[in-house]
Amino acid sequence: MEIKQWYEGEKPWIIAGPCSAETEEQMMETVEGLVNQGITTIRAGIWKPRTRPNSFEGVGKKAFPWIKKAKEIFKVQFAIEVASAQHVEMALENDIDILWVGARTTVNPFNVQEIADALKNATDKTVFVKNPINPDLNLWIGALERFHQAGITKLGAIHRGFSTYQESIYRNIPLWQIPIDLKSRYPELLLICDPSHIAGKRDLLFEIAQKAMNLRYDGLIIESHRDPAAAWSDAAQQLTPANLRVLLDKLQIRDLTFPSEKFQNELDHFRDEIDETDKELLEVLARRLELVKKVGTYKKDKNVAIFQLERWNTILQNRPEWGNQLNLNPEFVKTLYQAIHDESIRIQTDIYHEGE
Ligand SMILES: O=C(O)C(=O)C[C@]1(C(=O)O)C=C[C@@H](O)C=C1
Repeated sequence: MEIKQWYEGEKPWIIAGPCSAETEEQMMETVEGLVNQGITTIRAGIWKPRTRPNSFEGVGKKAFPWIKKAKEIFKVQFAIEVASAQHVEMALENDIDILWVGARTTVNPFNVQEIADALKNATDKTVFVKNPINPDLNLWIGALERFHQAGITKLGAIHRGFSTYQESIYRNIPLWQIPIDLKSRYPELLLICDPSHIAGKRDLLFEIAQKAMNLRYDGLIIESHRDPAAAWSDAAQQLTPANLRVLLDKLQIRDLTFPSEKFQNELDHFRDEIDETDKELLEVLARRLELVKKVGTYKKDKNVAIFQLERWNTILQNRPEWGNQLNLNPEFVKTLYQAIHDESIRIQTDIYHEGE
């Protein structure tokens, strides 16, 4: 997939609006509030995929006349979620500017293809693809490819976090490495962060939005409602337009270019040192894995099991402690050793099956 840069507007691109369109009055007031804060791309859900039945599932096509009116009065662009070919047809008939595919739709290639096919005669539309609810980069890329193949060039990816069964401070854990991998593969792909769905609550929004700016995201899509407490969906994570402005004004936008030759030289110097350190690190790692091979051969001779639970528990216990004394984050050290141990098992498994 060859992605070309197409977005020429201001960065970060701020897209904001209510989780759901509720009433004409709510829409008009919220859009007016956002326009007063300088925001001209509005989002609103009109069909809401809900986890459980009997929740508010959106007002549906009733919202189109409100959107039309808001577009005429406030000269804004509108983005809505689509989940079927029928949604696409209605969105096109009603002159919606941006369509996004939600996380629950991205997981289903049949649905995504149906939506992409419905856009065949409207390839000038902007399409955003939210990450799938499960942490699967290929599924996300696959959905983007389907739109790309259908001829959509104004493509973007929205990072809204991933579902997890574990306890987390986030509603959807961000797993930043996944969008970083996406951006590394497709540097020109527009990448937008959705702090509202990652956070699930207002007090985490700023931290997530700032992190997205640190990681060079191109924009933010944030839920905003004239009266968040009274919102019919996602009340805990929406901001008033005025509070959204406060958040945006606090954000530090990072430079994408280097300020001077001196800066570049100093950075190169640090990077040279990092290169040297990484070589040492890999040499040490190679030495460790050579030892693991020797242990593997030794254990194989005596027909002893590869996985040694007690030894592994000891490693898992004391390496994070040793790391902590060196100012290393124990969680990081634990993850690192899990990867190393995995590799040890793989190497020893090969040894055990040698000559079979
Ligand atoms: O101590 C061993 O028995 C090893 O094979 C080494 C090692 C390790 O990588 O440190 C590898 C596998 C075992 O489960 C425990 C530890």
